Amino acid sequence: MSMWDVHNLYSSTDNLLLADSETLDGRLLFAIPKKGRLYEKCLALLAGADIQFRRNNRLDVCLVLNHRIALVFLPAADIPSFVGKGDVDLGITGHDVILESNMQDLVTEELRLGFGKCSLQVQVPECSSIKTVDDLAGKRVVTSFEVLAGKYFSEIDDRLQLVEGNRTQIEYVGGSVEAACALGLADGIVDLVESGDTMRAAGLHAIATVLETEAVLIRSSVPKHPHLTPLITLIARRIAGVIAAGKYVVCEYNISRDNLAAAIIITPGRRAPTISRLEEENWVAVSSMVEKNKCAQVMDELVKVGAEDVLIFNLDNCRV
Ligand SMILES: Nc1ncnc2c1ncn2[C@@H]1O[C@H](COP(=O)(O)OP(=O)(O)OP(=O)(O)O)[C@@H](O)[C@H]1O
Ligand SMILES: O=P(O)(O)OC[C@H]1O[C@H](OP(=O)(O)OP(=O)(O)O)[C@H](O)[C@@H]1O
Repeated sequence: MSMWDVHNLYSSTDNLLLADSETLDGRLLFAIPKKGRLYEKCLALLAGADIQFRRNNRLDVCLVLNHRIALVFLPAADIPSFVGKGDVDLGITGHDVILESNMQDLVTEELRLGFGKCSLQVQVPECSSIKTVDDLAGKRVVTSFEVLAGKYFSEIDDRLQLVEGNRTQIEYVGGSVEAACALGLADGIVDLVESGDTMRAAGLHAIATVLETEAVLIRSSVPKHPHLTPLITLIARRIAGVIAAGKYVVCEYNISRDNLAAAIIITPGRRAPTISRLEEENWVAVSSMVEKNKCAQVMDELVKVGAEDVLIFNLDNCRV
């Protein structure tokens, strides 16, 4: 039996996790990173989308209580291949690991999730004489992203016309990549950078960016279970709603009709603002969605054009 055939694995023999009457048959399998940087954010997303489950201690598959879905907790790096091969119907993982596992043609990125944002960067010791990727070409590079780093340096080697024996040597390590230079194993590394704290703590600095990445919701490009498409669409819409609710606030204010045109330019809304007549002549109330990270600036600008009683409301959830 293929170890990746989750359906067979968990619906055969004595169940590893399910009550006697329950199997995974007919359920949508949804892969979630089992640990690491994306794990907590994924749990928050599931809660926001009202996907309810109880995960038994140490079990990596569990049934969703309120949908025909089972969650499969897997290493983030394995999720693109599970989804790409159609063994799992839906998944959350990093855009970087989709490309690293060469699954971009087999999976469809349904939704960017706005977390897990970081860059895959080429880094060298701050004290090194290597200042550019051209300087590093032909030397030793250690990384957990051997496919992406390999392609990146292969293009540079080609451009510099480096021949076999002089080309960049890419070596794979599974973790603690930042230690490679200090240990004398590498002249440079390729690894993920978010705040830069890990890089700086290791005495490294970035000289180039290979890729920008964030977490994405993915489904198989060639689904094995087409009857699940409506459920996939429903879940994707719910998750999009949770993401939008985190990204937007509702801004409400009162304004004289004389200044309305200027105010609408500041708060055009996602489609258009809602405008309601006030009991006071020539005054209206405006309600509009505004990006959360711009709301202080928007409020300042509204006041400048004559808006009064400017209020901001957080969204619990929404459908966009
Ligand atoms: N510092 C970071 N900031 C934001 N996102 C990150 C960061 N590091 C990794 N990621 C994203 O999370 C994905 C999984 O990386 P992570 O290092 O958490 O995986 P892991 O190896 O499964 O977990 P662990 O590091 O706990 O062993 C990466 O492919 C990337 O998309
Ligand atoms: O720029 P920063 O904010 O410091 O983040 C970068 C670090 O985050 C990731 O590792 P993580 O901490 O997830 O652990 P890992 O090394 O075990 O994968 C990545 O591999 C870097 O080491």
